[in-house]
Amino acid sequence: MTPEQEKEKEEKGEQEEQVLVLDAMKRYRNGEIWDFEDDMAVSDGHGGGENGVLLGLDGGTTSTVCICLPMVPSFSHSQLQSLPILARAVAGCSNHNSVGEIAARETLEQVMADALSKCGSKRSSVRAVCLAVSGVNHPTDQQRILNWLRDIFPSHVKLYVRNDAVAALASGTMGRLHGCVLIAGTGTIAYGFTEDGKEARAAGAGPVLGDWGSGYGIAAQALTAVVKAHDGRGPSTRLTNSILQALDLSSAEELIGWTYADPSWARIAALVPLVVSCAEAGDEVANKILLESVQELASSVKAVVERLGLSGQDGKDAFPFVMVGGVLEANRRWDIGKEVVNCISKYFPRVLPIRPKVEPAVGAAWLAWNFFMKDCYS
Ligand SMILES: Nc1ncnc2c1ncn2[C@@H]1O[C@H](COP(=O)(O)OP(=O)(O)OP(=O)(O)O)[C@@H](O)[C@H]1O
Repeated sequence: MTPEQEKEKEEKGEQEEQVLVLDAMKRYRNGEIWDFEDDMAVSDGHGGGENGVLLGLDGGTTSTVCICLPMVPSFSHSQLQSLPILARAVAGCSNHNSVGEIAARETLEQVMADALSKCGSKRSSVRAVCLAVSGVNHPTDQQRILNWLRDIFPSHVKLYVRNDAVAALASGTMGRLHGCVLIAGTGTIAYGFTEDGKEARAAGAGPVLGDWGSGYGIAAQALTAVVKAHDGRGPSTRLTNSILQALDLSSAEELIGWTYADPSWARIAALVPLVVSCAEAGDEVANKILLESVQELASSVKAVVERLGLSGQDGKDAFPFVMVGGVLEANRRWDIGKEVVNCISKYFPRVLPIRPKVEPAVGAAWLAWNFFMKDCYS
């Protein structure tokens, strides 16, 4: 093939790819599911069109998700939700505090490579990456990750490294960094931003350091209540039968061996739905644990909102409040998230509660788009 023919083929491939992306967006907006791999079978294998692609990563202790979106600079911020997801890849833990720097880096590199290969994109088509990863608590963590990302991507690629709570906020605000997010899964953290870039966080220091509204915190208190009831140090509770039955144990004493066998936070936290069931069945001990946990979670939010002045001087300004994580999901009659909202509405009447419809990795990709547009076009 002559160089002219090669160029012509390349241009034709890019045009076809653009048509595919635009067509896919139209279908996506109409609510159809887009199987990008099928579409890419007829293109030349550069997902995202000539404008390239964005990567958004949500790196947690349980798993790491990478989302690839097309870069469409002509989109306005309000159109971001219509960007089709070109690819989604999942890997394991990427928290460097849990698995060490080398393993965390390998996981992140692998999940980005998987996402790109799933949509037929190459590393050279990446325009911006937002890596929102747990364990990024300090500017030195941020800088270290930025340094090795720079080894992977050339200098024109925009790189942003943030704590994973930031992606969770962005998933509810379409990539805008304004408001407060509360995450309550195995752990918990509250994180907030003002529109002029001030930020604050509360909790997120782990169960030893007071994260009592977390899944771990709730379940640990339930286990403690069972042991106390057994000893005669606390009231009897439905939690005893419920937890022993679920763990296939015959007495409260066996709980000691069960916890020592594997004290991992997520294993303990998995008991939260039992606590909710007992509270729904009228158990006062379980109910008290949940009510106190709601207060704990609300106090983290209150601390962040007050430190940032998100509710204005008279406490009456509206601000987004994004809730993320299994503990806050609205799938039970005893709705922990709803109770947290009730609690903080007393302090901040104009709070705007949001339960995001997209996962935090999409929030990270939207952030990448926002940061990129700000850096390039402002
Ligand atoms: N209906 C429910 N009500 C309350 N809690 C629930 C419910 N269903 C699941 N959970 C709890 O949600 C938690 C898991 O949530 P999620 O998957 O968001 O956490 P994670 O990703 O493991 O943790 P982290 O966000 O701290 O890394 C567990 O503690 C689980 O027991």
